[in-house]
Amino acid sequence: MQPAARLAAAIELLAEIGAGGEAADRVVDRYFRHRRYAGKQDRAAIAGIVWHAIRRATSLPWLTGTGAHPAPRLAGLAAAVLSGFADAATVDRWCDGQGHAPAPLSYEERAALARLGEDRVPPDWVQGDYPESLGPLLLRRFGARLPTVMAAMAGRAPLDLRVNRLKAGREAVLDELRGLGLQVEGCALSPVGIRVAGRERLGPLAPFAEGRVEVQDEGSQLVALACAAAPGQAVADFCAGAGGKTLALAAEMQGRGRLLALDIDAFRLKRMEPRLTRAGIDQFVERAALDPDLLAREAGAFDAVLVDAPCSLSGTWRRNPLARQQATPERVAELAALQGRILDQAAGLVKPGGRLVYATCSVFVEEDEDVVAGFLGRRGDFAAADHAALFPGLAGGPLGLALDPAAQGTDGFFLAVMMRAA
Ligand SMILES: C[S@@+](CC[C@H](N)C(=O)[O-])C[C@H]1O[C@@H](n2cnc3c(N)ncnc32)[C@H](O)[C@@H]1O
Repeated sequence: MQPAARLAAAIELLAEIGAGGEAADRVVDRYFRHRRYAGKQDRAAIAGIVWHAIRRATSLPWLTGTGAHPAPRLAGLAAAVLSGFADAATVDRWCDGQGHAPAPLSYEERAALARLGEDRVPPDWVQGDYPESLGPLLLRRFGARLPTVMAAMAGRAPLDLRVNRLKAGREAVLDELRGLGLQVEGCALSPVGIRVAGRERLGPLAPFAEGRVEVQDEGSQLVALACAAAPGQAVADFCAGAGGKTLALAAEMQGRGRLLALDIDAFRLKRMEPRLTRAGIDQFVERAALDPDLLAREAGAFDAVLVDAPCSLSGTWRRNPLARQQATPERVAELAALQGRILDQAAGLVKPGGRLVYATCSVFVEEDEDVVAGFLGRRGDFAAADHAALFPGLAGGPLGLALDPAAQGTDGFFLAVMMRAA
């Protein structure tokens, strides 16, 4: 494909993604499946522009001077320049409407591209690519580290796998994956984690198809490990969703004891079924939609309860760059109130002497330590565990442990362990 045609393809893709309804990576995959003529280099160049436009979506209004989010076409043109695909003059020349090239630039588009080259000092939120309104929340968490963390958030998330200890050990799986030609190493923090270099299609590979590994960020693995679930215990996963942490808990329990996966949304629970089958634990894991009768029936029945709470997803911006735009301080405050209510409900299931683990993939203190402090203020029978002693090499604070892509190389995560008085 000619460079101008690649640019046109990137713009077309951005328009499809902007139409919404589907995750960006799915739209990109489908687009290329239907365009077999696009070679490897074409795909890399087109996807490079598209991902750049998505990653910089928050700051494009300032950079282009449009004030509002630019249309997909201008976003693509600007991303081509910002990513170094071509300079503004070349983009202007390519856009002649001939063959597969984009239509000629409008006056406004030409002015917007010219602004990209102006010598202006971007404000912190543009440099860090976050909504201006979230600046105070991010500064509260990261302080002087904020630019470093946001640079790490702009990178690509690594591919991490969790070894299913029910079926295999980490060393054996590392050998197996290396034998299949993958470049892999053990994760630094999770004893069941494997980090894969590059992007690999795992679906067809035997260790994945046969349930010896699952895709799971190292931070998520630590959340499950913080539950200290052991064979023979009773454990509840209160916000189980599609079961990422449930699977990890089942493996720690070696399929012995009782594991109850709960969620307010029965449809999400349904989605965990194929994963349970692949991991060989579909008979072991009980599933139930939350309701008040169940909460009353199961009160005080569990050694450990995990609350992997719904949150702003601000720790996952590497994977979901567009989630930046959905978070606002008001939304964060609403979520914090919901998280407090969920913790209160879940706490009722914990046995005296049992453990309550609260986790989010949010980096905002408002959804993390503040929620824990509020809960501990309401429930004198729970106390925060010693977070410094939870994982070797990870220094926790009094109310929990926060992970981020710059410090630990994981997604942004928070976890707190609270023990109920015996
Ligand atoms: C972060 S997701 C869970 C992800 C899941 N634990 C995993 O590892 O794949 C949060 C889940 O909380 C559920 N949820 C939302 N409100 C809830 C509530 N009030 N009580 C229980 N679960 C709730 C959502 O349906 C969603 O599945």
